[in-house]
Amino acid sequence: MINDVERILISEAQLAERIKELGAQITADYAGKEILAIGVLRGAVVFMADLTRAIKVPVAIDFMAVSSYGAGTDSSGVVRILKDLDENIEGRHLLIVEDIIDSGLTLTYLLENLKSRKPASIKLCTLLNKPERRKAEVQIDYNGFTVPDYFVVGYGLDFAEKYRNLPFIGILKPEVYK
Ligand SMILES: O=P(O)(O)OC[C@H]1O[C@H](OP(=O)(O)OP(=O)(O)O)[C@H](O)[C@@H]1O
Ligand SMILES: Nc1nc2[nH]cnc2c(=O)[nH]1
Repeated sequence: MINDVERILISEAQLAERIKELGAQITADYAGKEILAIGVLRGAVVFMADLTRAIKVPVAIDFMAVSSYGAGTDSSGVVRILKDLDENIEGRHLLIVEDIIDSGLTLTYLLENLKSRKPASIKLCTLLNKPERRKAEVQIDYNGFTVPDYFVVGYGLDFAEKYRNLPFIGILKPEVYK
């Protein structure tokens, strides 16, 4: 697996350091409140596990699964809900946790869907932001890292379901995509 990696973009230590900072910022912003963190499966799982443990106010967790990519590297723009929330979100403070915002199409759909269920507030935390590929404008409240327009893998992010368990964010060798 590691031999398929051309370059490490964000190291394990850089991820840990930035997540500590995000956790502290979120803790301060939500003082006196309880958060319902909503992880967007499957990519956000690794980030969600580390981020929630860096937050010091109470955090309940729930997950949603949506899909817009299939096995390729380009968003189809058609978002499907594969798994809905278990929690009732009315009146709750939602923190959506994403691994990456790329075209923004997944989040635009998700935000509209969640807003219609009348939460008290919605904020968005993404580990990675790839603004060069944006097709729909998304307001990001907490951004881990802004990345250039490479297809990145690791720390939850896959290529055809592989590489999610790499502990860093990296770029694959071109021959891997063939
Ligand atoms: O901004 P966008 O262009 O919509 O892309 C972002 C979405 O793409 C990835 O999910 P993917 O569909 O690959 O599923 P996964 O999380 O299960 O890997 C990622 O986790 C985001 O949800
Ligand atoms: N693994 C992976 N999934 C994505 N979904 C949207 N952009 C990306 C990316 O760069 N890498």
